[in-house]
Amino acid sequence: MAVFTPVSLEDLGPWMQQFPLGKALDIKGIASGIENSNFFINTEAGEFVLTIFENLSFEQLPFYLKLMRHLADRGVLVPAPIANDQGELVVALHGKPAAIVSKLEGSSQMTPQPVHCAAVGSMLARMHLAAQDFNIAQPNLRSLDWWHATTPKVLPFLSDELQHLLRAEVHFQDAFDSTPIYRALPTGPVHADLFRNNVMFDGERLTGFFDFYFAGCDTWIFDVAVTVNDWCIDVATGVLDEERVLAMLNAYHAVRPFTKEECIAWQPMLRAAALRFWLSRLYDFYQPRDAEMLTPHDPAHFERILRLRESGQVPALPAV
Ligand SMILES: Nc1ncnc2c1ncn2[C@@H]1O[C@H](COP(=O)(O)OP(=O)(O)O)[C@@H](O)[C@H]1O
Ligand SMILES: N[C@@H](CCOP(=O)(O)O)C(=O)O
Repeated sequence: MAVFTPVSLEDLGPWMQQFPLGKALDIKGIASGIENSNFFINTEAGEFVLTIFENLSFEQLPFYLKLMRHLADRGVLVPAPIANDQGELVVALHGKPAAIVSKLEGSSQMTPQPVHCAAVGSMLARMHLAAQDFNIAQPNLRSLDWWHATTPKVLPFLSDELQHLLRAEVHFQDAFDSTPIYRALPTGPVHADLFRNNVMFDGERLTGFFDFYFAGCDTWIFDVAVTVNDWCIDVATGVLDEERVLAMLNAYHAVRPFTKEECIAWQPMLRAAALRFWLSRLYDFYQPRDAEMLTPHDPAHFERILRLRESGQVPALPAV
């Protein structure tokens, strides 16, 4: 059960009058979310998704929703937010911020093949390019500053060996962050959480990226690394599957060629992407929030991935 704020068809009736979608005919809670209350709503204009934001504020939300609108207007497959009669994308419902977005067809592909990875790589590059002229800047809020703030909160729970691994990786990333190579990496709005459960497929056809609520401005190659670390691995071990990695990277490169600095930064960024999710999973595991984290994700998965990306060879980015 992950509907934190219940909404009935009766609640929806008057509220929906401000949207150009006709009458609401049906509303169904979506069980699988862990952050927000999500509902499928059937209206006279078709099916949509209603989200009530449980943690993000009215001030924070325009970045995410306007970014989705910007991308949707440029042909990137993402849910399109629907504006009300005042042109607003975020409107209060039961005292909390809420938004309506278009419903993507299909379902998440949890056992991706190279063909799915190629489709994701290509759409990710299109998304990076399309977001270049988006005019609201918000940093990735789960980046270096957050790693610094969060590390001391989880260290007391870890063994000496894990403390050393965490401290050493944060130190490595600090040092890398101040290199000319890092400074030369192309940046822009990124999804920053493009895991398999945040993409829809209808068979082999990608129908959209969603769940943009960790998006922020960061390096494009970090976004690629986050995506590869989830889509192109053997889930049990975290080992990269070369065929899927190359399918994703080649498809991305065909749309937006990697730079020579990105080729050098690739392995450090795979490490950064592993660290990001190891740390957030450690934090959620040891400092759980009230109801919203129903089953914390396993931190050991990203600890394994971090160790592998630190020590092993990784497939190179396609040559410039
Ligand atoms: N625009 C959308 N189109 C279709 N399904 C969606 C859409 N947005 C969310 N969903 C469904 O709702 C579920 C929960 O959404 P998600 O954004 O992951 O929630 P949370 O951020 O609360 O974890 C997804 O797994 C998906 O099945
Ligand atoms: N992808 C992250 C958790 C973020 O949750 P989401 O369901 O909102 O994508 C992880 O696996 O740790």
